[in-house]
Amino acid sequence: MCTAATYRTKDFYIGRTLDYEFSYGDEITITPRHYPFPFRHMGMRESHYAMIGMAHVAADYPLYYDAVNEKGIGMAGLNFVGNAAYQSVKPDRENVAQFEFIPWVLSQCASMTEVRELLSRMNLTGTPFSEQLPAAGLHWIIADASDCITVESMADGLRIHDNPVGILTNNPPFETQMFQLSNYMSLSPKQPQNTFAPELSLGTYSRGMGTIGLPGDLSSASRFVRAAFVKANSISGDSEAESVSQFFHILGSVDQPRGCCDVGEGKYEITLYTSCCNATRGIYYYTTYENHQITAVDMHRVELDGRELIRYEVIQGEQIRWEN
Ligand SMILES: C[C@H](CCC(=O)NCCS(=O)(=O)O)[C@H]1CC[C@H]2[C@@H]3[C@H](O)C[C@@H]4C[C@H](O)CC[C@]4(C)[C@H]3C[C@H](O)[C@]12C
Repeated sequence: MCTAATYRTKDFYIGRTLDYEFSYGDEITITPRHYPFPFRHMGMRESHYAMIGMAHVAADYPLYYDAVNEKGIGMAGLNFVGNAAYQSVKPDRENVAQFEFIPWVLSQCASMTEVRELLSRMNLTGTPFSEQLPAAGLHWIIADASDCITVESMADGLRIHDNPVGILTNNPPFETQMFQLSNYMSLSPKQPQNTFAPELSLGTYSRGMGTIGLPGDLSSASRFVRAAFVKANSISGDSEAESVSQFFHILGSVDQPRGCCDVGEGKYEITLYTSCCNATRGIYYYTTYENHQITAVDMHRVELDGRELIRYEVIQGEQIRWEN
């Protein structure tokens, strides 16, 4: 399971939890402007916008899971197993392999208007990266400070949905996720009034009773509702520290502790990492399952006009600050 979220204060933030039972070997990866991007069906792109995100680098190619570009657009891919269906190559379209989708968009779009226009010409193909890394069944969230969409490639073609909640999890398809929010529209951060039976003297015995009914389980449908509620009611100051802190709290509401999601053979799905990107400033913040200290990589502190990928290991292990 995974959950992605957007958040806006003075700057625009996008991030995700990456929930899985193993890591592919991830690195925070900056692709500078002149890294030659080879696209399987679209040729080489020698110059493009720079981007930063979490990627598995294979054969010097950044296989991004989530990233932002220097123009403030962010994107994340989340499992959509059983529903994702990719097309075969079509002669009259811009054919983009599923693993190239993040670089394809972030390398050339400076606004969501450009993203929407690009998608109208695109055909997402199931072309595998390699025999060892076949196409992953994903759907994506793409957003900037002003607009957010969900992209789902299904058997009937590419679906582009407005995403007014700025949240994405996994199955079911996005339209169904949005529909189920209606079931929860009476939830509130305020204490409830007795509309159950006004003649009964029902009282509140605890704070937070307006959220009774908010699903607490780990299913993707429930995480969608929970993250949507927490995000929609989030309040924080505008500063970087307050915004980043609040963002990690939003995604903390859907964190997966080891042991609660048994995937068989003694394995458990856990939140391997949580990211929060300041898309306005190109800063990638993250925590990992075993490192709750926020670590940051700033793309503007490196030479963005280079040709070589710049890679940072994911820092693991709790960093505990002793007070005595
Ligand atoms: C496993 C990850 C998704 C995690 C997730 O959504 N879990 C939910 C599980 S469930 O639905 O609830 O069962 C996805 C997100 C991004 C994916 C990676 C990226 O798409 C980049 C490449 C793409 C290649 O085709 C496959 C390897 C890969 C390196 C992918 C491996 C894996 O599928 C990743 C890491």
